[in-house]
Amino acid sequence: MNGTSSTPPSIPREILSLKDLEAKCLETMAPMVRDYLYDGAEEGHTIRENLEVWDRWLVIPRMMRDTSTVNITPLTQQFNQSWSIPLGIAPSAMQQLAHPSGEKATAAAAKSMNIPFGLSTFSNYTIEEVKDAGGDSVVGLQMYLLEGRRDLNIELVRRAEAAGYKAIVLTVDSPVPGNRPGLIKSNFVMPKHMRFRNFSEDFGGPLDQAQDTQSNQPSVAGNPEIATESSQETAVKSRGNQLIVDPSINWERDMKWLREVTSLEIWVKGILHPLDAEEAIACGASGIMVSNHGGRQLDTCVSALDVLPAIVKQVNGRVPVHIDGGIRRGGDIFKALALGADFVWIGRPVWWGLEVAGEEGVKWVIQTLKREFEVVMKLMGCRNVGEIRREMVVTKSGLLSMGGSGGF
Ligand SMILES: Cc1cc2nc3c(=O)[nH]c(=O)nc-3n(C[C@H](O)[C@H](O)[C@H](O)COP(=O)(O)O)c2cc1C
Ligand SMILES: CC(C)CC(=O)C(=O)O
Repeated sequence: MNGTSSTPPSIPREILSLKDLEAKCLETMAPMVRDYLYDGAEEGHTIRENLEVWDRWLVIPRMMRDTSTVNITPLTQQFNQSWSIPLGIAPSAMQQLAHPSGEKATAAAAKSMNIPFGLSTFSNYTIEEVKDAGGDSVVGLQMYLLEGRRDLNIELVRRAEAAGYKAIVLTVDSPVPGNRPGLIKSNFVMPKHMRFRNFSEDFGGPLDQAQDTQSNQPSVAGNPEIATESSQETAVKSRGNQLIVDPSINWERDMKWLREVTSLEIWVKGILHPLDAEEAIACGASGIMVSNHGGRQLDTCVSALDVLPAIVKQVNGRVPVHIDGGIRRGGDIFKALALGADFVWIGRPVWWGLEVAGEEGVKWVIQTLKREFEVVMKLMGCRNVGEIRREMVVTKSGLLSMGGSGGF
């Protein structure tokens, strides 16, 4: 981790893209943090797919359209606010792992760049501290529903309401933690000097490993099937001070419950099937986040981009549709919008910025994506986001099946 000295660190001049920044970050990032950040479910097929899918879509530019000035702001408001680009920072837990100022630095960067930020329930700074740091940019509190502890969920909602958040972002893709062998191998535990500060008791998080003192085998709470018999016992005993995500979450009981508990917007994060988008809308969702959780939950599951068009079709404009997963370049933002997304979010790149230069590093990530997106818009002949069209992107097989000429 860099950035602990009194002068704010800056991004070296030779770093030109998020890919360069990632390489720089990996020079200093502690192995256990790297393992947590990069961890994917099982063999990592979905993590790879999330990156590769963007290159399978090619763009067909239009020429001579006077793009001397372009407007990259979103067409419509999101969370009742206007933003500088259709890009936000997705919730990710424990950001102090990457920088001492953690979520406060990320929120401050979001504020200075006028983009939205979602705070994870499992943050290292509180709902209120992060709101103070990020002001109007801090729009959403991400929530996992906790097994047997709806009292804590209600408390979080009330605090988000009081602090001025606009939305609860309900993550629905994690009834249990995914199979993450990398985390088990690296014995991941949040370092002792960090805390889940949204909770007054000193809870362990859903990924913490309970150490079995007899067999010395690690077990992962919430994943008893991969624990040995004796370590399962330890995991169960440790549930007294462990927060477990509720594996029984369902539309009928929980989404309706949440809808009754608060008048904040409720966004549903982790949708991959059009019929689940339909369920979410039927339960009163204000927006849909198409996401596979950065490939961290279910291996070989589809990428968000591949299912986006079907979900956009199903939703048919009733609520906004956002997307995350593998967005690393301005051109990726363009493709997501061309395929019908209203807005995109990034996860891991924020950690690269935090690690290398704290708040300045996160700002650099956003500035770089803004600059790239603007250049892509100009080269594509689009003067504003409304001019981005579905027919401007095509897959190679789509192009060939049109005989190379169809559709023009
Ligand atoms: C380190 C890390 C922690 C995350 N923590 C959460 C979380 O607490 N809640 C949640 O809903 N999603 C979480 N996510 C998923 C992100 O919100 C987002 O869906 C994903 O990172 C997007 O993919 P990308 O990292 O390829 O941009 C996390 C992702 C990462 C990388
Ligand atoms: C504390 C974790 C459950 C956060 C998370 O969602 C993740 O690591 O993907």
